[in-house]
Amino acid sequence: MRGLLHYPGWLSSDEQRALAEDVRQIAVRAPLFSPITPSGKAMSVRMTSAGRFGWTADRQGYRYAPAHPSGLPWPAIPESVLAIWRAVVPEARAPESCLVNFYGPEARMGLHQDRDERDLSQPVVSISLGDDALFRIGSETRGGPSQSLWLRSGDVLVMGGEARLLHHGIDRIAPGSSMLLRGPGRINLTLRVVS
Ligand SMILES: O=C(O)CCC(=O)C(=O)O
Ligand SMILES: [Fe+2]
Repeated sequence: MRGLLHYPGWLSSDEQRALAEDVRQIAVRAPLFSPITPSGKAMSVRMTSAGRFGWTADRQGYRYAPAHPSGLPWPAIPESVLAIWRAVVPEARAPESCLVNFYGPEARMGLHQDRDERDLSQPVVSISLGDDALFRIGSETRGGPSQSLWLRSGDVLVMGGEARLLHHGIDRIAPGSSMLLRGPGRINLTLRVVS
């Protein structure tokens, strides 16, 4: 699939452990919350963010916000995370948002496009930690053909160019497939240029 770059095992186990700790620190300052879809349902994935903008959803819709729902600013994006962005997409502008998705054993994410950003020529970089996840990626149009791949702890995925607007989601995770985190679950970080 053009524009979709999968780097299995990009991060060593030491780097994964350090990153998991950095994510815990983000969650101390900006606790995970369950976004509410515009139709009023809580998403199964819990989220928080780092960076200038954080992604939130509530009855009013989906958007980037300058502050956590508590009113406090989002923590800075950790240097460990910025270093991955620079290594995989050296031509891109600096990321302004690092969305932290936490998937418990039952969580999933429905097929969607990432299109709340102003400059869609900038890539999205995703980093996976913890349990394996079955990622599905399809077409620009809803309901087109799709293919699946497993994202494992330490994998990095770049969605850029022609892949930037493909529908994608997480069908399920495989609880207990990784021992990185302190229990079952998966963390996904997505880095984006927003403004
Ligand atoms: O968890 C993942 O791998 C995908 C997350 C995602 O698509 C998103 O946050 O927009
Ligand atoms: Fe997405």
